[in-house]
Amino acid sequence: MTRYPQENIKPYNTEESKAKQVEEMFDNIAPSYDNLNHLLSLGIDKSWRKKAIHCLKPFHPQRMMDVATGTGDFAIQACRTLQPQALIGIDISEGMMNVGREKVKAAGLDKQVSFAKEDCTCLSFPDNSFDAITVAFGIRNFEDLDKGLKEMYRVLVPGGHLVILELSEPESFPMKQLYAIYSKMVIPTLGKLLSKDRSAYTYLPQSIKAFPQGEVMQGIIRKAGFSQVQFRRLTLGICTLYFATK
Ligand SMILES: C[S@@+](CC[C@H](N)C(=O)[O-])C[C@H]1O[C@@H](n2cnc3c(N)ncnc32)[C@H](O)[C@@H]1O
Repeated sequence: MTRYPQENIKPYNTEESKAKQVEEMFDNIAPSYDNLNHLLSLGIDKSWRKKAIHCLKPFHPQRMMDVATGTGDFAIQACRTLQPQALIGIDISEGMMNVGREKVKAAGLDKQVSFAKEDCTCLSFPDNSFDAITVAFGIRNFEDLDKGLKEMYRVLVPGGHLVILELSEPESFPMKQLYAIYSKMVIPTLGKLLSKDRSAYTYLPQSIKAFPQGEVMQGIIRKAGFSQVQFRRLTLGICTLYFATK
């Protein structure tokens, strides 16, 4: 079993499981998550989600799952753009999904979009259940990355598609240097002030730093069984978009 460095980066302590601590952290920050998220990314997260959803447009997926759906932004945008028959958002944090449920209702999408508490490393769905799976900014938090990817592979139909968005560390000047300052000073300070969870926004840059990116992540996705694994760095490498086929 391969262990990856980010699997040992946990929000609060070294003793308890990562999944339990991540669930608690997201339950804590759920009320402030959306505002802080858009503020910290200067709103660019919306265009990243748009690009990710655009990859799925030619395939017209009808049964979709949004993994680590959180407060449902990706699920709502995917539903509006791709108009699937049904989209289920799954997450381990009920606090995050409760915010998402309200947003889905307000958007009038509650017939197509539903939510369920599920851990992606151990899904309850049968094999070949979905035409497309999306994950935005969630995979970095998995207790076991390989298991999560294998589960997504299992529940996708053959020929189905996986789209992953994940934050990454820029590698070239000047974004590398700017990002270093931003992640060490701005993210923890704003997070502490606005989210009421001191640890959450020091965990964020630490887990981004430890997470495999680019070619390494491409290899890990291939190892889970996926083919035609491609990736694209967005906004000078602050975010990476991965696209793969079962
Ligand atoms: C940063 S939020 C992302 C939310 C949303 N996808 C977005 O784009 O804003 C990460 C989410 O991943 C969820 N998560 C972490 N580990 C998970 C797992 N093993 N299975 C399902 N969800 C998980 C967390 O509870 C949290 O809501």
